[in-house]
Amino acid sequence: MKEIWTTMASMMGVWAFCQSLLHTVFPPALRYASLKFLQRLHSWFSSYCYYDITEIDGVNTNELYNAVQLYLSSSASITGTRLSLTRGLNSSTITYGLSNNDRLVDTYNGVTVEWEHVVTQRQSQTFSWRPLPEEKRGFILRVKKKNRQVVLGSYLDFVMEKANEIRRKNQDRLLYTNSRGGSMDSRGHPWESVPFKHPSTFETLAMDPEKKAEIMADLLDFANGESFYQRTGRAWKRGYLLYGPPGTGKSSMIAAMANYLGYDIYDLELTEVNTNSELRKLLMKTSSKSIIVIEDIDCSINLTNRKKNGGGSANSGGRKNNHDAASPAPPGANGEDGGSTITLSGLLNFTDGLWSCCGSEKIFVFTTNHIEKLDPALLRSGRMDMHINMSYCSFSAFKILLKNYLEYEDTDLEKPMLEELEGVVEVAEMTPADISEVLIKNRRDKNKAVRELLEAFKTRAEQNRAKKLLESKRNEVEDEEQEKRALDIPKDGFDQLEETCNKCEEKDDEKIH
Ligand SMILES: Nc1ncnc2c1ncn2[C@@H]1O[C@H](COP(=O)(O)OP(=O)(O)OP(=O)(O)O)[C@@H](O)[C@H]1O
Ligand SMILES: [Mg+2]
Repeated sequence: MKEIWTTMASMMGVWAFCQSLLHTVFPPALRYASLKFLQRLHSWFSSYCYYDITEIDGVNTNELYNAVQLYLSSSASITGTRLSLTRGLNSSTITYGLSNNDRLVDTYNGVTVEWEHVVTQRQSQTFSWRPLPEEKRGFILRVKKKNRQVVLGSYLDFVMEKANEIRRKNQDRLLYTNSRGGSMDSRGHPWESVPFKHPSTFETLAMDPEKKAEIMADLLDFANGESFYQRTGRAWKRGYLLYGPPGTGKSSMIAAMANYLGYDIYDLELTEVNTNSELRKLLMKTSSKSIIVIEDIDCSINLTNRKKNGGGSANSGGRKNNHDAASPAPPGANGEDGGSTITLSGLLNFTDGLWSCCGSEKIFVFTTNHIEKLDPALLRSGRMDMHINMSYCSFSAFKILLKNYLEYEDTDLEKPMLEELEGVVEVAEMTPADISEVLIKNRRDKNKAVRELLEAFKTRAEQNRAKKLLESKRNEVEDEEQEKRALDIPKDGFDQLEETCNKCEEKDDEKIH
C-alpha cells in the first residue's frame, strides 16, 4: 500500500514538473495552437462527428435548440432521477427534458445518435442589445461519421416536425382576432389571441349523421393530404361555406372543426380591415394548421357582383366605403390591390390568389344567413369547395340533441311519443338553438322537457301551416291583380287610341268643310 502511494506521489510530481515546463517553454499562443492540433488529430482518427446546437445563435433564440428539447421530452428512453420540467405559455401540459449535462441515446431509421445537454457558466457579459442568460446552454449531437448524411439529410427535419407536433398537442388552441384594426403590437403582430376552449365537437353537433360523416372525412382527407396537394400542384387549402338561418350551428361547426383537427382559429373581422394590402398582411401573419373564419360575410362587405358598381342590398348592413374592383376607383384609391378600400377582388385574392398559400394547411370558412346574396365568384369550387347547408332541425339531429341534453336514447322514449315527435319536428322548422333552449330549461325533468317540446313543435307547425296558407292566398290575390292589370293596359291604350283617332277625324272633317 505504501508503495502505491509513493508511486502516485512521484507521478504527480512528474506531471506538475511537465506542466510548469510547458508553461515556461511554450507561450500561450503556441499552447492554444497545439491544443487545436490535438483536437484535429482526435477528430481525424475518431469515428464520430459532433454538432453543437446552442440555445442562442448570436443574439437570436435558436429554434432548433427548442425543438430538440421538446423532441427529447417525448423520448421513451428519458429516465433518471433528475429531469427538467417545463410548462410553456398557453399550455396546460407539463413537458420534461434532459437536465444539465445528461445524455440520451436515440435511434432513427436504424442509426444511433447520442444527445448531450451541456450547460456552462457564461464567461463574461459581452455587449448585446438584450441581456443574455448567465448560463450557456446547448446540445451536442454525437453521430458516427458514416451516418452524417442521414442526420443532416432527414433526422433534424424529423426532429423539427415532431417538436411542432408536440407543441401543437400540448398547447391550447388559440383564437385570434384582428379587432385592433390594421395596427400591430410591439412584436409586429396584427392579431390578438386568447386561449380557445370552445367545447363544441362533432359529437355534440346536431345534424344529419351522414352529412356529418361526410364533412369529417373531408376534413381528415385535407389534413392528411399533403402529398396529394403537392402531386396535383394545388395550394394546400380548402374552403367551406356554411349557410343557413341563425341558430342552426354554423359557429358551433367551426369550433367543432378546430377541435377535431387541433387547428387555431383566426376570426377575421372584415369591417376592421381598411385596405386590400392590410388584408394581405393579416393573411401573411396567420400560421399553418389554422382555420380562417369570416362570419356573416354578406354583412361585412359588398359582395353582390364584381362587375357591377356598388349598391345592392347586401351592403345594407356593411361598410359604406367599399367599391368593386372593376368599378372606377374613387379619388385617392390606388387601384385594385393596393387600394385604399377593401374589395371583393381583394377578398378573392385572399382566399384563392398567390397569397392564400403563404404558410400551408389552411382552411377558410365563410358563414352567411343569405347565400343568395353572395357573388357566384366567391362560391365557385377552389374558393368554397364545400357548401354546407345548416338548416332547421331534422329528426335525426333532434335525436342527437335529446341524447346530449337529456341522455336519452331512442329506446327510452315510448313508440307513440317518438312517432308523434317524428311527425312534427321537421314541419315545425325550429332551429337547434330554439330546441336546446327548451331542453336546457327543463333538463331536470326529462318527461316535462319532451312534452314541452312536443307542444312547441305542434304550435310552430300550426303557425307555419297558417303562414304558408296566408302566403299562398296573398300570392293568389297578387296574381289576380297582375292579370287584371295586364288586361287593363291594352284597354286603356285602346281608349286613348280611339280618342286620338276621333279627334283627328274631327279635324279632317273641319278641313274638308
Ligand atoms: N347543430 C347544432 N348542434 C348543437 N347545438 C346547436 C346547433 N345549432 C345551434 N346550436 C346551439 O345554439 C347556439 C347557437 O348556435 P350557433 O351560434 O352555432 O348558431 P349560428 O348558426 O352560428 O347562428 P348565427 O347565424 O346567428 O351566427 C349554440 O350555443 C349551440 O349550443
Ligand atoms: Mg354564428
